[in-house]
Amino acid sequence: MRLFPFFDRIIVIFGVISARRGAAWAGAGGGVAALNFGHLKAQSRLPVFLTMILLFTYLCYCLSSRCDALPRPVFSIGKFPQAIIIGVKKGGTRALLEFLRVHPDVRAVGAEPHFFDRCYDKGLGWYRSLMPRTLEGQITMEKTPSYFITKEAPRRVHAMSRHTKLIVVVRDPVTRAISDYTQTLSKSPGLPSFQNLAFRNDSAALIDTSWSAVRIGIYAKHLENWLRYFPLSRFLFVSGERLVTDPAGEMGRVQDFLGLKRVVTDKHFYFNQTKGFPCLKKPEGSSQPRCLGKSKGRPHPQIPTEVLLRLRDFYRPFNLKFYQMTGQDFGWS
Ligand SMILES: Nc1ncnc2c1ncn2[C@@H]1O[C@H](COP(=O)(O)OS(=O)(=O)O)[C@@H](OP(=O)(O)O)[C@H]1O
Repeated sequence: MRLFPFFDRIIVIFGVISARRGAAWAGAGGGVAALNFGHLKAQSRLPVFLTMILLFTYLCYCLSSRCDALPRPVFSIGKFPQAIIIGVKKGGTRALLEFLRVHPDVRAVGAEPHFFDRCYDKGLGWYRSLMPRTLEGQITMEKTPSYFITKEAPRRVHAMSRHTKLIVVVRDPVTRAISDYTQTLSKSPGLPSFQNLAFRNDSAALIDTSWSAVRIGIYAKHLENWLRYFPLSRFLFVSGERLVTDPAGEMGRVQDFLGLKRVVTDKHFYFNQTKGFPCLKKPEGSSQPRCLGKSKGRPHPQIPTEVLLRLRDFYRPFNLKFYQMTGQDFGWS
């Protein structure tokens, strides 16, 4: 009689899943071994059982790695992305990607792959396996906002393809910093106040540039790093503010840059008064209009005016430099 009648089949399923994750052909092997579990002599069952526990633990370990946790299309033979939204965090990158996905000639990875920052050691084959299949004429995209501030990312993206188009959604760095802080606060409610983090402990007169919420907003510095590998013509800078006030206008620029027909137009958007943001009118295949989730468009905490003024003074020279570098004035005061 079998100890656990369906255990063998469960192990086979785990074996197949783990093999797909590239983690354990051994998992599949364990599954096959388990097929015989019920037919083994009583004294042989314990070692087989222990082996299966070990394989199962290994599988759980593999699945818990952030890089392995990404959903991968089954049997994908997708292409490397021709265009990547590389930044900036809290700039409006999700809104841009979701608006672009309305376009029939755009296929994009839903989750952030984080390949060029966290998962680079997985190799280009792994990265490619995340990409959706495309038809002739469709372009592949992904978005990972942390690429913009990752020192190694420009070299790595260039090594994949020097023709990659790079999109950066930028937003007033002061509002961006508050948005970033709001996100962290939502996960750690005991976080010190914004002003406590924004100024240095040793000298409250100085802005703490080691705080990532501040550092990310020094766009000119991060862009310099990218311009060592890519010419300016390879970039499109999208205004995070205009993406909210005039999504169709900004989408027109993006589609032109990507060499796409202007399919996503003002017909696709409506302004949702409750959310306070533009949303998509009934995306294809859906019976409902669609706004972004609750984590997008969160109310921000009130920050003292004095703090805002000091931050604006801090960013002003960097913003001016960024306007010069990009040839675009984003109008941040
Ligand atoms: N249409 C629409 N709906 C909702 N939110 C919108 C939209 N367009 C832009 N935004 C702004 O996007 C901000 C979040 O930016 P990201 O998507 O880049 O954030 S993240 O880096 O991926 O976490 C988010 O920041 P917060 O307002 O601070 O939540 C929004 O201001």
